[in-house]
Amino acid sequence: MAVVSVSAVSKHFGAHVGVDDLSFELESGETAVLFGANGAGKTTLIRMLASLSRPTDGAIEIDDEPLVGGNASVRSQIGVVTHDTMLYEELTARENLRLHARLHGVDTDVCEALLETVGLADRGAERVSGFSHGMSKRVSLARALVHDPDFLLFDEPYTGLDQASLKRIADVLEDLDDCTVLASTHDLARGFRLADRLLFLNDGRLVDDAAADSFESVDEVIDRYDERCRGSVGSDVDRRSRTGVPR
Ligand SMILES: Nc1ncnc2c1ncn2[C@@H]1O[C@H](COP(=O)(O)OP(=O)(O)OP(=O)(O)O)[C@@H](O)[C@H]1O
Repeated sequence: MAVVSVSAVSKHFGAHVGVDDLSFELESGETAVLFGANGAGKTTLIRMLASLSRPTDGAIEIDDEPLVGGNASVRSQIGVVTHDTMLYEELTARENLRLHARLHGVDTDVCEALLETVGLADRGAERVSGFSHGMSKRVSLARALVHDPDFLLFDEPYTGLDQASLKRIADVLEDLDDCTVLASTHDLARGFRLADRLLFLNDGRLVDDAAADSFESVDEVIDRYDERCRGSVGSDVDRRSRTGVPR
């Protein structure tokens, strides 16, 4: 489990600011969820924490080691699932996991258990190029877990999944005990259920950072979102349909 420190991190795209002077710390084993409207900076932040892009300013440390310019072993402790599943399309699901295991010096036996965990035990011999988006996402999650990461980053775990896949991924995330997790989602209800911490982003800035147990219900989370984030969740009926809360 990793301690993650983000200090005054910004990301500029030319004149445009994607992430603006963000600071927060994740405790070891904590699960934090990022909320924010389209363009709030969630993916930009996750990509920097995953070492897929560099901050323009500021510093990121994992267990007191700098992420940029630091020891490669720091980066090897991170598991990442992004919009782009980053799988080898021409390899089978099993081959993708085994390749990742070998790159990390991990016993490939773990791959079968992970295919089972994400509900693809019977599809492991198929090429990823023939998989649906939801299936690829499940392979990508399994791959991110192969090396038993200390820190898991997951950009929008719940989008584009059918109900069975959604439940399976939600169960996997809720069962992760030995890992610090940062996930982003527009699903306020599921995010609230998963999180120990809620981080609200608006226009690249961290506008609220609150313990999940400081909210009594998802409606309070929605109210906070409406107060702090651009793009109100809306009326009560609308908010229930948009947050996945059963009526
Ligand atoms: N490669 C890029 N080049 C230019 N601007 C970018 C780039 N990546 C992100 N941005 C901008 O940075 C801002 C934050 O984008 P980001 O993708 O992080 O938002 P997000 O919160 O993940 O949104 P969504 O909910 O739509 O996924 C947006 O204004 C976006 O246009």
